[in-house]
Amino acid sequence: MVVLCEKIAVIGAGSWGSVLANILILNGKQVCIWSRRQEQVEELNNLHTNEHYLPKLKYDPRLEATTSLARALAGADVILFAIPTKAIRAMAQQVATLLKAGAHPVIVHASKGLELKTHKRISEILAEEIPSENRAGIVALSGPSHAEEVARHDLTLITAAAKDKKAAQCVQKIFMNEYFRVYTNSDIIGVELGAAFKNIIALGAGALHGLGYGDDAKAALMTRGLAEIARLGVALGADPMTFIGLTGVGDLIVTCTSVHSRNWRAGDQLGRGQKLADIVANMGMVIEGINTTKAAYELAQQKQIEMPITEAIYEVLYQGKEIKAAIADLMKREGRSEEETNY
Ligand SMILES: NC(=O)c1ccc[n+]([C@@H]2O[C@H](COP(=O)([O-])OP(=O)(O)OC[C@H]3O[C@@H](n4cnc5c(N)ncnc54)[C@H](O)[C@@H]3O)[C@@H](O)[C@H]2O)c1
Ligand SMILES: O=P(O)(O)OC[C@H](O)CO
Repeated sequence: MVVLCEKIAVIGAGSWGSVLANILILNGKQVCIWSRRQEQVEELNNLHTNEHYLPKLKYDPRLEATTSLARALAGADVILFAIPTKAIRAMAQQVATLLKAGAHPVIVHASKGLELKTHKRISEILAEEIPSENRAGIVALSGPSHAEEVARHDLTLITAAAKDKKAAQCVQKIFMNEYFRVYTNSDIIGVELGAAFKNIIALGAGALHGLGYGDDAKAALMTRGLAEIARLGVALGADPMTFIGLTGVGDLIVTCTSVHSRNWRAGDQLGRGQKLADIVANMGMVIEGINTTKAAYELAQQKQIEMPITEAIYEVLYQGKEIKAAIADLMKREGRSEEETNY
């Protein structure tokens, strides 16, 4: 079957959805972006701005925004979800009710997390909620990418992952341009898990920074964090090589070192002694790592995978443990062999 990729519906007009929509418009595609908030739709359509999320960006005037999901989806060849993970299932259910018989859009998501309770990956949720006869393949778009940098056309390289090669290539094709380069990857499990788990480690990296620790500590956290991400990822069916790619170590580096990262910033504020509830309330944007820490912690317990850093961050976030006590406990662990624990 020929996969058409000309008309795109973007679900979610936050930082990432709005910037991805803008790339697609600049790449010559027809795009309609859906937001649940009327005032944001009016701002995008009339002023071509999205002040709360990206204060300095002027969007292309051809970008149409709507609160009508039916309007956004009408005739779409591609449907791109860019909303917090916790909202994916309910939105997918709404999308499924509106898809017309005969429509066969490629489904893409650019979100990074796991569902609480079920611990499912986002592509699994989408596959459950959108019947296969009403769609083409499901693609995860992921990699080291901050909306603030993509908005100013800085160079960004990411990955379109799918079991269905044609669907991944469709997504690669619509996004590629001189500043945005997209690879394909068939290991959607590894891509989605790397994307979700790196946010846990970014909370830790931010906390180290907030507490005043140096580069040695941050490099160690990222390296040993990657080892445990890969350990759980492989137990869940991922290819270990994926974790040394863009969506593994690449995204881990950017999220653990960038002031744009909401996860890093949340960790930094925790390290400086702020309360988690206040940090969440003041961020005004999603901090995916908080829920993902819980999901990964529970998965690790179920699968009996050793994840000492994730466990420590879970204890800080969910059990009120002092960060310094968590660090001291990590450092006191019995000596290990690096080769035996790389993943
Ligand atoms: N911001 C980035 O640079 C970036 C980059 C790559 C991936 N991501 C991922 O993309 C996803 C979205 O992130 P973001 O940065 O755009 O978040 P955001 O907080 O900036 O925006 C989220 C958007 O989703 C909407 N939303 C929130 N809850 C909703 C609900 N229940 N139903 C419908 N819509 C809802 C909000 O109104 C908002 O428009 C996250 O999983 C994030 O990890 C973000
Ligand atoms: O701002 P964060 O921490 O949600 O990170 C955004 C992206 O995942 C970085 O690739």
